[in-house]
Amino acid sequence: MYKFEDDSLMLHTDLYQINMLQTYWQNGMDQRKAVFESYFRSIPFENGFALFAGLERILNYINNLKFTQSDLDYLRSLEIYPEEFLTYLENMEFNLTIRSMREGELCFADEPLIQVEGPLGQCQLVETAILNMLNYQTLIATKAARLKSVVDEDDSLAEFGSRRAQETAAAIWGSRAAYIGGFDSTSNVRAGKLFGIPVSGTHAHSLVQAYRDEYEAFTAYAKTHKNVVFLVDTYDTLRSGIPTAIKVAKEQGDKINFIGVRIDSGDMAYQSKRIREQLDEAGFPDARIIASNDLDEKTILNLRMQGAKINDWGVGTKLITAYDQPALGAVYKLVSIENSKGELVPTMKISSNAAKISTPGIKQVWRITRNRDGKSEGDYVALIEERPDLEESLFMFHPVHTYINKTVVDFTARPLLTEVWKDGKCVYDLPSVDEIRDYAAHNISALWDEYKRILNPEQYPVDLSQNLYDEKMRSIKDIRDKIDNHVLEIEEELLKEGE
Ligand SMILES: Nc1ncnc2c1ncn2[C@@H]1O[C@H](COP(=O)(O)OP(=O)(O)OP(=O)(O)O)[C@@H](O)[C@H]1O
Ligand SMILES: O=P(O)(O)OC[C@H]1O[C@H](OP(=O)(O)OP(=O)(O)O)[C@H](O)[C@@H]1O
Ligand SMILES: O=C(O)c1cccnc1
Repeated sequence: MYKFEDDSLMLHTDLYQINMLQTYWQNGMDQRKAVFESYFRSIPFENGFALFAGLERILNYINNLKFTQSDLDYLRSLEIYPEEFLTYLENMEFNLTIRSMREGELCFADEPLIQVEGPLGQCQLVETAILNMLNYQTLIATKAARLKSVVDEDDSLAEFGSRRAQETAAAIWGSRAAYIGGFDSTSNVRAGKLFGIPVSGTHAHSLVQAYRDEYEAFTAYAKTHKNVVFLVDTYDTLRSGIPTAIKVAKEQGDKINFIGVRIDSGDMAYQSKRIREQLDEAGFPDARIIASNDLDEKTILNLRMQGAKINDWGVGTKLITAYDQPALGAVYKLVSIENSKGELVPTMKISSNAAKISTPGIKQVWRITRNRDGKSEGDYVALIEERPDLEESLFMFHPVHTYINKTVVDFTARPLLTEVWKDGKCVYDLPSVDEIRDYAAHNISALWDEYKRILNPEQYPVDLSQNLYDEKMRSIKDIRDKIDNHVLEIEEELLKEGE
């Protein structure tokens, strides 16, 4: 099926990264030390926060970086690279240092999520894969957290998305991200196997269709399983599906654990109320009602508003494809580069579009919480050498509207970027997926309700330290002066040519 037998993620990069590496290499710049930072510019789904995910996959990728023989054969076949460059790639030893947020950390726009430091060419090569992984997983974890916020404490959320996911890797990593965001189980058995996520499942309409009769199908299923959920909407939910489910549950009695019924079509508010009445009357007050069918946080909220008697929710398409916003848009920008004298100097990109102006310099993100109750005050992005945790009071101001400011005292400043990879080795104890999920839940609980509502949340403050702000303004001025001088020079040359 594949043209080459083996397939590694080494070439899971954009061609331009390799092209730039070649330029750096031929000009002796490939080993210059560089620092790149990744961040997004707006929180997806207009949510008040995002949930960082993707680190485990990224570290696994970094751990396996090596140009294989077939990678090199393929690059050779393109006939665009000199043989010496391919030999250089073959011998390349990766020695990156990575600082990152933990999975399950709350994150916000315009703050570094992950920082990659190392030889310029190597940092460049890994951009594409890192963004690919963190963009998708962070997006899905965030969507899952939104869904979690609209269901009741006792409700459970099952992830049903594999059949609709954008291919297999998305199904698997999406399942994991959904679990981190608060889902309780996945229907994908491989995700269960790989990550230890709880798996759950009912049955499909095809079971009923195969037996051509609900009673026979439910009985056959009940006789072969202990925990039983019947899908009751194949023919007529209220007149046939539910009465048949009740009949079979009574006949099987203690032989089964009758968990409940699933509905997958129709008016689910109306139906669930009638189903609840029928189940209660039949002596099954604990039987649960599970709903699925194109659900998302808005439908669920609306169903709950209508008094739907639904206990558990199966969510597929709209979660796993991030249907209403299919891309996060995190970018990876060079923030510092070694100059010819061996000094690391801040660098930035400016633009007429204010949102596209990057912030220069290597940074740390500090989460500021009040000691009184552990509640969030905002994030404080500072130069890496700054130590706001040692300050008695902290002046926090809006990075654009600087007149919006406050002075915080009696606070805790927690650094969010931790060293996870150094000198070719993982230096971070990877938490289990359950620990990550608990960590996410804990972080969400520490956030003010105003940032958590799914409609028009308040904007969480992400502020720059005074030093970082000054550095940014200085860099913008330097670049502008340089451009002005350059334009002057060109104009003078043109004038001379005209004389
Ligand atoms: N009471 C309700 N209020 C708001 N939305 C609902 C309600 N009941 C169901 N929905 C949602 O309305 C949509 C209806 O889906 P659809 O048009 O596919 O109809 P259906 O009855 O499910 O038919 P199908 O068998 O084709 O799936 C789904 O997204 C479902 O989640
Ligand atoms: O609607 P989603 O949120 O994507 O959830 C997954 C859907 O997948 C199944 O339907 P499908 O029609 O694929 O198969 P079925 O025969 O089991 O109903 C299931 O019944 C859900 O409706
Ligand atoms: O177990 C289920 O009910 C299920 C699983 C995947 C997709 N739809 C439903």
